[in-house]
Amino acid sequence: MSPDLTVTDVRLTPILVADPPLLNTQGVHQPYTPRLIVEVVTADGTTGVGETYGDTKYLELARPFAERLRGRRVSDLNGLTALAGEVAVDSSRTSARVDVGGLRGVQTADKLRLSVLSAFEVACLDALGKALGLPVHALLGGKVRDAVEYSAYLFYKWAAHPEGVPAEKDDWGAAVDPAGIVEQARRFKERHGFTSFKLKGGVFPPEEEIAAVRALAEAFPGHPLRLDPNGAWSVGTSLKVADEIGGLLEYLEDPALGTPAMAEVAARTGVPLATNMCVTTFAEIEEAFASDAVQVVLSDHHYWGGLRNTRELAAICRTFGVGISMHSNTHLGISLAAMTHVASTVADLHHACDSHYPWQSEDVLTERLTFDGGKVTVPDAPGLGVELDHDRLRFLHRRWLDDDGALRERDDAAAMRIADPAWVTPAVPRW
Ligand SMILES: O=C([O-])C(=O)C[C@H](O)[C@@H](O)C(=O)[O-]
Ligand SMILES: [Mg+2]
Repeated sequence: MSPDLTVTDVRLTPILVADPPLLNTQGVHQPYTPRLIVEVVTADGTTGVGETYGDTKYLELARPFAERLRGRRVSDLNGLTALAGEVAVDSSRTSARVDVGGLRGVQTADKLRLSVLSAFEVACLDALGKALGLPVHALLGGKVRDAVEYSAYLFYKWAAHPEGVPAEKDDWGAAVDPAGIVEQARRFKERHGFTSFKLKGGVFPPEEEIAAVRALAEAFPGHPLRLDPNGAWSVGTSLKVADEIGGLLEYLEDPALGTPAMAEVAARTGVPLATNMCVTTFAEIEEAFASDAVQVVLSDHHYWGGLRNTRELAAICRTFGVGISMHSNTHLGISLAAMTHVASTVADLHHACDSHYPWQSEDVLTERLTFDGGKVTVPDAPGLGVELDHDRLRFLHRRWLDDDGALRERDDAAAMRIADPAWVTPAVPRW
């Protein structure tokens, strides 16, 4: 008898997970960051899990979405788009600007809907795979590699969150200069075997970040390097940096903000440009590709609308001769598993993907995923191949419930103001 795939229950659990004091151009990560865990239960008792951003603007869309999902089948993946279209988005939550404050590109109504849809799509795929006894990658057409390579995501960071701020401790130490960044890279390599490195820039004046890249190149000869200032530089500064260290870089990521500025930089340098800021929706592709503004699109299945949309994006990139890889934001093991499944099915993925996962000391899984030689083995167990730890989920949800609301929205500038009360999100270009 075939399984009854009807959705009978949907559980939404917002949580707060520990995050180290990682610096970016906007400020510093808060000690805890919001994520949303989605569980979809079918009539035959199968549960699928998904994960996405947990800020209020996502939660308020997830609730009506969950209501509408009940009674549908987890195999009705194409129907999720129409379902998302029924969910009203408050216009105060949207912005058409490529906003460095959010570090996630534009915030259109559709993109917010897709960011929520993605968690439901992943949960449905997980449930479907479990019900059919197939891994998620098989539902996407099958893996073309057995392991997916990730790069070490290096951050300037403080040793600890500001004194007096409740936070978990981390053992990475401070990294605020080239020597600190090289030491952090060494640890990443030692702990997880990563062989390519991405430095989150836009934190210090470009000369200091150039020095850090040079130090990395010297310490790890031949290892692919990337620098990502999240659009903090002018076109002139971007070109200067490209000129000085372009030869050391696999690509330069979002040096300047917005497609026109990226196109100007791209036209005047041979260094490939990657983005997770100016091409974050299907609507932004045409202008960027027509103006040759980007050479690599960093997909993020959360805001592109799931694993199947990621494959559609990959097909468009292939058609236009643009490379594809993956962006990440603070995330847990469910999303790492989802990223790994879809990445395993994209034949022309030629760059190691980004992942924040090594920075996350907490997870909601019974068993953490591991990097071996910088790679995650593609799970072959049914569904995503991961198991939710309900006690951990409850614990992290309790933290969310106990929060007075201050941490329920990611706000790196607010976190920075605790250390520097005069801090405001810097205007761009910052340099
Ligand atoms: O590649 C990127 O732009 C990111 O990973 C954006 C993130 O928000 C990153 O800047 C961070 O975690 O601070
Ligand atoms: Mg980026």
